[in-house]
Amino acid sequence: MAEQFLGFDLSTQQLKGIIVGSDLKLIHEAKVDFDADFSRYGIEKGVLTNPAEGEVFAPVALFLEAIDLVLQRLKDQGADFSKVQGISGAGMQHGTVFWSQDAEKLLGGLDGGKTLLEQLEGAFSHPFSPNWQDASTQKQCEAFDAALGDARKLAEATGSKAHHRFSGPQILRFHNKHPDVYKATSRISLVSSFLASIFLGKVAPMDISDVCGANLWDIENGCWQEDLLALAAGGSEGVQDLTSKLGDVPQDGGASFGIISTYFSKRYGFPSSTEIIAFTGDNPSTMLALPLRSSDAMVSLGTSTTFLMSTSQYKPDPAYHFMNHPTTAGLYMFMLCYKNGGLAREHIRDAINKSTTSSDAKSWESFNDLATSTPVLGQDAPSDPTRLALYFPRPEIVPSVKAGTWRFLYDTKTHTLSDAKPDDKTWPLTADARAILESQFLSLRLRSQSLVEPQGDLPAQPRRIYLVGGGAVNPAIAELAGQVLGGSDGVYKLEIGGNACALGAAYKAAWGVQRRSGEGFEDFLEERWNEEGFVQRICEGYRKGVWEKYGDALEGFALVEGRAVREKGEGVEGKEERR
Ligand SMILES: Nc1ncnc2c1ncn2[C@@H]1O[C@H](COP(=O)(O)OP(=O)(O)O)[C@@H](O)[C@H]1O
Ligand SMILES: O=C(CO)[C@@H](O)[C@H](O)COP(=O)(O)O
Repeated sequence: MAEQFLGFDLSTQQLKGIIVGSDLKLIHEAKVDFDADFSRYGIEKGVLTNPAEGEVFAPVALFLEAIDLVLQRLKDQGADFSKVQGISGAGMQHGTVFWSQDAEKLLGGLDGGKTLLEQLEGAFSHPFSPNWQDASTQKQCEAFDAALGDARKLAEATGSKAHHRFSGPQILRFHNKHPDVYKATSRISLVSSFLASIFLGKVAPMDISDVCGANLWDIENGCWQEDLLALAAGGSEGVQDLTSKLGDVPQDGGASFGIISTYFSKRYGFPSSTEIIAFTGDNPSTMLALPLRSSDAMVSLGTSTTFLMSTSQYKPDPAYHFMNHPTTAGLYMFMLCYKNGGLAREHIRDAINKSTTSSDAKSWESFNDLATSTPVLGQDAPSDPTRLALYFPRPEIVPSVKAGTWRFLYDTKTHTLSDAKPDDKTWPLTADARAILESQFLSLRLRSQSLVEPQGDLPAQPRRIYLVGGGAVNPAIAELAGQVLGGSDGVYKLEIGGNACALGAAYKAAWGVQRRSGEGFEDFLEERWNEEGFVQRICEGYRKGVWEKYGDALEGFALVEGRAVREKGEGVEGKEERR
């Protein structure tokens, strides 16, 4: 019997499930779309909000329903779960789930004849999971940044300065706001370990990579950071209790947590021997969808944009995130996370389509034509100033600023900026198409330049750029990614499956179950990897002359960001950017 492996991606708006074979080839995929399938929860784009307090959260009951539904959908399309030997998964990062004192009992006694929702409502001390878009923890972030001295010291210890969405500040706020519920909470899971717990039939450990999204884990020493635990626990006397709520964190990302809960064997026909392999965060899992080498970069072009690199260098800085690599000790994941990705691009696309009275308001055609036909940085002649802009219809994380749009002409000789107005002679509306892509990729280049190495005779830049997520199908976006970021070997996209994150989870399950003693994830993947079938080279990366021009623009781009931060910097999340 050919063995199969199942991977999940529980993200903001969807739960996706993917089944692959031992040869890593895709067999089945299905998804549940929260807004479309569960509108009765009153959610919008997967979440509920309390704008008065900046809260964004999701009902845990919805996650439970989604798990049963996605399995049913896989089954309806012919999936044979009796072949599944291993399951792993990914959860949107930073979100937390609070378990009640009855959790273990309820998880361990599930009846395959009833749904998860019918049986697990009493397993939670709080019905909601704070979402990564939550911005309610300003005060708590200030306390976290101050706890070890300053934001830089916090980043050195935990891989990131304090961020609103990080689990530590979220737990502190939860503790302050609901002291009795906090006390009555038996365990706290991340979204990833919550999902693993359901499949395991008991509360599962957090994963060695995802735990780094909490501002609580001391990355270099591989343990909880006691001063930060004391902060979240409301004093050193609460540390032991919080440590037991959070649980132990196994170092091995391929560890089996045990066999599947009998609920899933009885209800869906999984073998009782199916192993549950550590579930990780959605970003670490995305990195596992292909054999990512050092100097390769992944750009995930979804609702948000994330930029991911695997590196052996631990160079934490308040401007970005370092996390443990999900499978390989000694490697780290470098990450930049932007709230303004696809949505910001869509705004420009829509404005352009409106002005040209395009017949299809959602078509990317005009946007793409303009993005590729406008000269580099909007500069017709070398003596012209360049155009530089920021487009943040929503508050941004990198840099941390409130919503806004900034357009400038940058004089490369005097290194000065002058304001530009949209629709005047120097900045027609059509210039925005190229400018937004340049802006998004310049921000990635600015922050990742210290991590890349020379490629043969070429200057320091990524070897390959891999594009994943919804925007990866757009050739103009790929073209600009190559022009700005380089990539000595070119720009690629994944050919298999609609979802790199769930695919990475399925690969992790395969590795966790099938690895030979000591066999690393990269070697396991390389051995089964089929370059022609799995990835497609879309376009050139490095172009001599063009890449250098964008290098010269970085200084101007940093000035543009400085202006935005001075005008609209966001409290503690903006402080470090202002230095
Ligand atoms: N042809 C296209 N060109 C550019 N962007 C696209 C295209 N098709 C889809 N997208 C973008 O992909 C995004 C959704 O990507 P997806 O990876 O499914 O997001 P998420 O996982 O965050 O829900 C949307 O913002 C949409 O604008
Ligand atoms: O907060 C972060 C990373 O730090 C986000 O990348 C979330 O992990 C996003 O999840 P989805 O967009 O996949 O729902």
